[in-house]
Amino acid sequence: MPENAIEARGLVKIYPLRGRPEGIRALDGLDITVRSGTVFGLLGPNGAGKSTAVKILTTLARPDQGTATVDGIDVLGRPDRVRRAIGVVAQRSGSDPMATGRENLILQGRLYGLGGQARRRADELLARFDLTEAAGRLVKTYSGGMQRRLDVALGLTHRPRVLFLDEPTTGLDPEARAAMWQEISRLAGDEGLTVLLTTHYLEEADRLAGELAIVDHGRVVAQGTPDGLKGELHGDAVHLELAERADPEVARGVVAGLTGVREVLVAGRNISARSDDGAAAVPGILAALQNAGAPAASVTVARPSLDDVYLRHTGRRYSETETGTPATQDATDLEGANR
Ligand SMILES: Nc1ncnc2c1ncn2[C@@H]1O[C@H](COP(=O)(O)OP(=O)(O)OP(=O)(O)O)[C@@H](O)[C@H]1O
Repeated sequence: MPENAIEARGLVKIYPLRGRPEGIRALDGLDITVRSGTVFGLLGPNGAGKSTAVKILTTLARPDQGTATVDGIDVLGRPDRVRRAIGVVAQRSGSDPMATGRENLILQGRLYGLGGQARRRADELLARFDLTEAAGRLVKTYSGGMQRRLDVALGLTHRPRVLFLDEPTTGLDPEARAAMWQEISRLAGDEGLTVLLTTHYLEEADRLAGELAIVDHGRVVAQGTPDGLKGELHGDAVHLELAERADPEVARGVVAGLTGVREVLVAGRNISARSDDGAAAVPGILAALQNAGAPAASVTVARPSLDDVYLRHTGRRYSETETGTPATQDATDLEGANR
């Protein structure tokens, strides 16, 4: 087993677009390194380039520049060998709804040349994913969580060494999501399997990934363990919600002018900032806002979250990039944050 299950260097992918000669730069020099036997999270908002990166690593697309290996095999030089080494669980289910769970797994096994072993492997996977009781039912009668578990089982049929999971819990209810999380964390422990997971749920990446990369505009803007990335942010996050009558721009100026308070960001009536000791800073912040006629309605102090990590590296709140709500950040503080 190579030390790194995935290595991508300087990947560039440009999609042609009519009327725009420069095209769409979906990847702009993406680098990632994934150690074998770990769960790695590729995190980023819609359009960041996650799916394009996965397409290249799974040999479904070719980069315009850059190189990549999966399980030590060059994706451009030996795509056939890469395909045998990987399992892919796409966002959209690959199972046949009009066949039973067991039939789907046996067919998959035969497609991968397991022959007489296909039945035994199907039963093993049904048991492993808690689908034995439902094995004889048509997949169209399965719940969302059961279908997702079957999808993962299908991806593992031929015992791949690297499994790509594209947004594995999108659309699942909280209970099914929790069950899937448990399943995914077990996977990497088993047989040295490496899992590359794309997600746009920060909590999912935080819970599952040993290491993660935040992708923004086709580049990795931060990579590390969730705790390591959060640990780089010293101090606390202070979140304020302004009273109705407060002018957010006045409030931003007041908060940004206080000593010990930095990285001030305004989105609508909400202000976020960082402080070495959030609890100690709060009375001063509240008093300054009150004096300026821009009082706060509520305030919370929290330890840094992945959302704060995202903010530091991209200058935007993750939740806002999902909804498209613009956020403005104090220019000098942003410079400081990106240094
Ligand atoms: N086949 C294509 N042709 C043209 N543009 C594309 C194509 N596929 C992706 N893009 C564009 O490339 C950029 C990156 O897309 P990509 O799907 O890789 O992002 P993503 O991070 O996976 O997003 P999502 O979470 O929505 O899947 C986007 O601007 C997207 O519109």
